[in-house]
Amino acid sequence: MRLELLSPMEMAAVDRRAIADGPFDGLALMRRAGTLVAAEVLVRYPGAAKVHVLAGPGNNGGDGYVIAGLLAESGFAVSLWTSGMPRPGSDAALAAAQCRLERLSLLEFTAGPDELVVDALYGSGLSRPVDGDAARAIALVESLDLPVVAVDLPSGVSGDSGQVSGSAFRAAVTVTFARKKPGHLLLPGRELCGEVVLADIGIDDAVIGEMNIRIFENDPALWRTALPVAQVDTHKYRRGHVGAFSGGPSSTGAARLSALAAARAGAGAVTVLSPANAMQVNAAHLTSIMLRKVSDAHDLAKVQANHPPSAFVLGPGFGIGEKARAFALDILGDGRSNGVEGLVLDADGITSFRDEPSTLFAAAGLEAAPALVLTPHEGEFGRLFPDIAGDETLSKLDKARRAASLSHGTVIYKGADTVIASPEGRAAINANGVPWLATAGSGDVLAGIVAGLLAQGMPAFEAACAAVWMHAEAARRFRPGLIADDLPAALVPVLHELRGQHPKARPQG
Ligand SMILES: NC(=O)C1=CN([C@@H]2O[C@H](COP(=O)(O)OP(=O)(O)OC[C@H]3O[C@@H](n4cnc5c(N)ncnc54)[C@H](OP(=O)(O)O)[C@@H]3O)[C@@H](O)[C@H]2O)[C@H](O)CC1
Ligand SMILES: [K+]
Repeated sequence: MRLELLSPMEMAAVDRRAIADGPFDGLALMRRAGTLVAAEVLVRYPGAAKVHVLAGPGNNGGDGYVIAGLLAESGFAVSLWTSGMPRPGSDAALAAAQCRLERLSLLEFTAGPDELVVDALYGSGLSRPVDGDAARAIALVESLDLPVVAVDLPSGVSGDSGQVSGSAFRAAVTVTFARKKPGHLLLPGRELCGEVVLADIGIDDAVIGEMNIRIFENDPALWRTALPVAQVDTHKYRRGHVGAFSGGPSSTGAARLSALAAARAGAGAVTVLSPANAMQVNAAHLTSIMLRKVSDAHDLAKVQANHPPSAFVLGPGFGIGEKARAFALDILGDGRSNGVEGLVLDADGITSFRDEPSTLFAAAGLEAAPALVLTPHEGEFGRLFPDIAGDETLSKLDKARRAASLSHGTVIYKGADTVIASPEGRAAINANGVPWLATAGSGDVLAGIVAGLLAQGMPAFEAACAAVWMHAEAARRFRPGLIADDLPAALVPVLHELRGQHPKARPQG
């Protein structure tokens, strides 16, 4: 799987290296790129009344000249609209020189119904907001509702951040080369790209391998081999024990959702840790999940003394304040010596540290601290990391990575384009989310899955990536109508499938 994501700058470096190493020179790579885009057009839009190719001044435009020439040779009626001249001697200038079609100025751009647009204005070299003729062409195409095939990126979409600069095409298909870019997965870029096709233009994987890329698309291939596999001689506590802290009597449901999710994710034992006044409510709703009274630090110490949980979830429905801070710092300070693998801090657990985030980060940074996993949505992210959140020069990917480094925790920055980042610099962007996953309690379930995987010994970054993907996949398969209560059980077929693909999986009766 080619899951690495390359920033436009890294892509340019890969390009240079590939050209230097051979066997293809820049023009040959451009011809291959153009040929593969033209092939997509042929397959997908064989009946287009006309194809409008919009070519910019850089190499994205160079691809456009190749595409226009090939489509005309294939019998399409092609109009070639250009904006700016390719730099003399550039690959784009060579491609333009080989294209015999008449060049029309983008200034005059018009189109009609049933026609198709190939957007080769700007790709990874987008350097400023799209305005003027290009913006006018975008508006006209949008008003005519014409399908757009974008070359590399829809013009106007940043390959780094997925943000729109000025205005941008909304593509039906985007054909990109060698590897996807973060802007194909981060919103709004993901939506503006339509279907993303990854075309192999002949750049050797080894060239990309040498760059030691640490940003990925989140996919089972990234973490499947780290999924826990139950041993034959196991027992329930060895399969991992999760402790989920409950809130008071009127807010206990969230912790139970986390607890159920942790159990479905494979933890052998799960205990709801409840304040005294919520014991009865919790007891009335639990069967396979255990229940212990934990009202204060003393109670927590008792839980830690006998079959202690190997991972905790703290935050769902818990309430904001000193008690959450004390429990979190207690668990982190206790260290791994007690068998605690991790703490998932969610919702109120995160907000509890809004006025003193550095205390939390210092505790998580201690040598022996269990892994801290933070699961903020946008509002919570802003509370814990106000400076990072407020920096408009940073993409969501940059923000998550900085937050992970600052907090010494694995950060799951939630949203329709969830980013997972590890403190040592790895990151993954998730793209299998569905709108109906945005439902009350969904975050509690996610926190529980992460804890369930951590408790079984899965490393934090892999556990976070796996949890985010499985959570979304379960929702996707369930389809609309989903409520958070459905999610824990909906995980089961997803896990079965993943385990079936695990290299160490043994057939089970
Ligand atoms: N990645 C590969 O393996 C291959 C990629 N190819 C294609 O090449 C482009 C990247 O080409 P590059 O020349 O670096 O950049 P662009 O063509 O995307 O854009 C640069 C030119 O566009 C001007 N520009 C940028 N933004 C705007 C704007 N908003 N308005 C007007 N003009 C703009 C920019 O002007 P400057 O003043 O900043 O210089 C440049 O003139 C990649 O996307 C692929 O499609 C290869 O063909 C094959 C290999
Ligand atoms: K483009």
